[in-house]
Amino acid sequence: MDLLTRRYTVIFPFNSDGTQVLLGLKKRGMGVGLWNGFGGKPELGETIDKCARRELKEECGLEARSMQHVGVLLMKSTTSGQVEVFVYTAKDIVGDVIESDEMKPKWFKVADLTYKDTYKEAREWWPTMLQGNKFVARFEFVDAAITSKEIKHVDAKQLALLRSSAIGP
Ligand SMILES: Nc1ncnc2c1[nH]c(=O)n2[C@H]1C[C@H](O)[C@@H](COP(=O)(O)OP(=O)(O)OP(=O)(O)O)O1
Repeated sequence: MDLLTRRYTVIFPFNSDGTQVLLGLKKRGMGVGLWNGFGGKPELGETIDKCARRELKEECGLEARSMQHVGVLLMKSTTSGQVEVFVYTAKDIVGDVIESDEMKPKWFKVADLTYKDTYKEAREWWPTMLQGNKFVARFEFVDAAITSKEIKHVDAKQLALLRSSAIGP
């Protein structure tokens, strides 16, 4: 990652049988008014795994007893530069869901997801994640339009390599 790339995590909690996913409506900052998983930027020296757990707890009150790193998004945009997002899922979660100053959480049936009010690229890669695949997804944007996309299935080893090089700024 070069110095101009912004790195984030995003984590999607599921109910025990995987039929529902908890999304949060962003209340401020980047992505305000959009539904997404829970996440943000790593703190100084924080690993990407620790960042994912911390952001989950801070933004919706849940703790992941276990979580899976399932993907990486690599995005280039003419307006907002380069972004790298490490994507996690968590099916073994504990705690009570709470609304935070950043996110208003709500459970959605996976089968009924419409992608209304989500990031534009969500409808491209969420289905890959929801089917349980591991992936690296690349998107290029000119202004707000997606001009190029590629979603590659990868294995756990390839993801571990990408993750091992990722430590907070
Ligand atoms: N295209 C794009 N750009 C930036 N961020 C994202 C996307 N697609 C996404 O899914 N995301 C995700 C990545 C993060 O989970 C959030 C953005 O994080 P943000 O809320 O800005 O980071 P925090 O560290 O929580 O922010 P503050 O606490 O500083 O407000 O969207």
